[in-house]
Amino acid sequence: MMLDQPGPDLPVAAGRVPPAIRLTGLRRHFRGAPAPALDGISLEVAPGEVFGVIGRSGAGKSTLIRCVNLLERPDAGRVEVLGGDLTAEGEAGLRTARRGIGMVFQHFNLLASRTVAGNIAFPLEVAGVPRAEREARVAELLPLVGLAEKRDAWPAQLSGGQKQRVGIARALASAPSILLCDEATSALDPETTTEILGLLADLRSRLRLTVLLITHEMAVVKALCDRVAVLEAGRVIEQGPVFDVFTRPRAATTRRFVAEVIGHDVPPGTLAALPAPGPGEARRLLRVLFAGPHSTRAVVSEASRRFALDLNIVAGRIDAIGARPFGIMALAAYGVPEAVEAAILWMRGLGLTVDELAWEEG
Ligand SMILES: Nc1ncnc2c1ncn2[C@@H]1O[C@H](COP(=O)(O)OP(=O)(O)OP(=O)(O)O)[C@@H](O)[C@H]1O
Repeated sequence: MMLDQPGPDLPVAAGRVPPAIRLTGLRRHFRGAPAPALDGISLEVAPGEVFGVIGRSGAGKSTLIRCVNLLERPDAGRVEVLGGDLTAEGEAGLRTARRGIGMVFQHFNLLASRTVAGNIAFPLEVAGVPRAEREARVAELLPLVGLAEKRDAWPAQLSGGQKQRVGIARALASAPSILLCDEATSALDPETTTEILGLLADLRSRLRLTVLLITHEMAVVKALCDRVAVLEAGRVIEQGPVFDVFTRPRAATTRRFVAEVIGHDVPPGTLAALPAPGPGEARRLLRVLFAGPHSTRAVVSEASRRFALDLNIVAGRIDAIGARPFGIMALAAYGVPEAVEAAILWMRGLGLTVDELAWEEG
């Protein structure tokens, strides 16, 4: 498999333009909690970028996203949105700033007593927008989220996916340039998740939105995000372009998230089915992630020649992020222990991620 196709440019490379969102040193320690929910978070989201924050339950994701529109006030640190310091704003300034920041919720948060149109118009009503203008905006938004036929339906008559479409339209009502998504697909089945992620991807490019989303699913990050930060115990432990994080995950937590999506676990029983190492020989089961200008076959055959190893490919697949392919394979390596070690170092030197899954000496 050849993996040398060039990748598309990121829509906005971080750092080239002033960020749409800049968080600096955010801290939040809830009273009575043993540890801070946010423990010094700094990150930047470029205009037009989809930035994902992923973490396990309790990592601090909800607290983080709620700090961006100051639904939650950090104890320390700064929240800048489109150049303005929200942490320095009073209530009136915050209300104005929040009109530029839409938010989509996991459980939709629709008002059961209002129709689809009534829910979408709600934030405009609160902001005092005249009726005719509200109606015109709702008429624009309904087809944009694929609900043109559902204007007068009640939330109880909608599927989960349709409810989230209403939630998205409501978040866009005041024509924000920033969209915050708080686990927007976590309450949906896999098929509906794919639909909603597709809708968000479409809206993002049509409306030139900057999107900050939180999720516990790496599949969401893979489908939608340009960059990702991994949150653990209130800290960012790793961040970078999604392709890089998938192909060169560093932290153990990141590797586990990546493994969930690309499923490169070696099938059970693989080791038992392999020949035992000979006397003085090492047998190692390796998981190798490839990206960039390598061909798996070339790496395997060259490593085999250079280090006098017997290398068996026991599992392998190819995947892609955007249009950029990468490959994963499990290799059983047999040879003198030093040669196996040297081959691993050589592969890592080529920029491949090599994990050792099992080790045995004859
Ligand atoms: N209002 C609160 N009062 C006290 N502790 C809180 C409060 N909100 C969150 N926490 C605690 O802060 C930590 C981070 O919570 P947060 O909800 O931000 O994490 P999360 O990553 O979003 O998790 P989940 O996906 O389960 O919502 C957790 O230990 C949580 O118990």
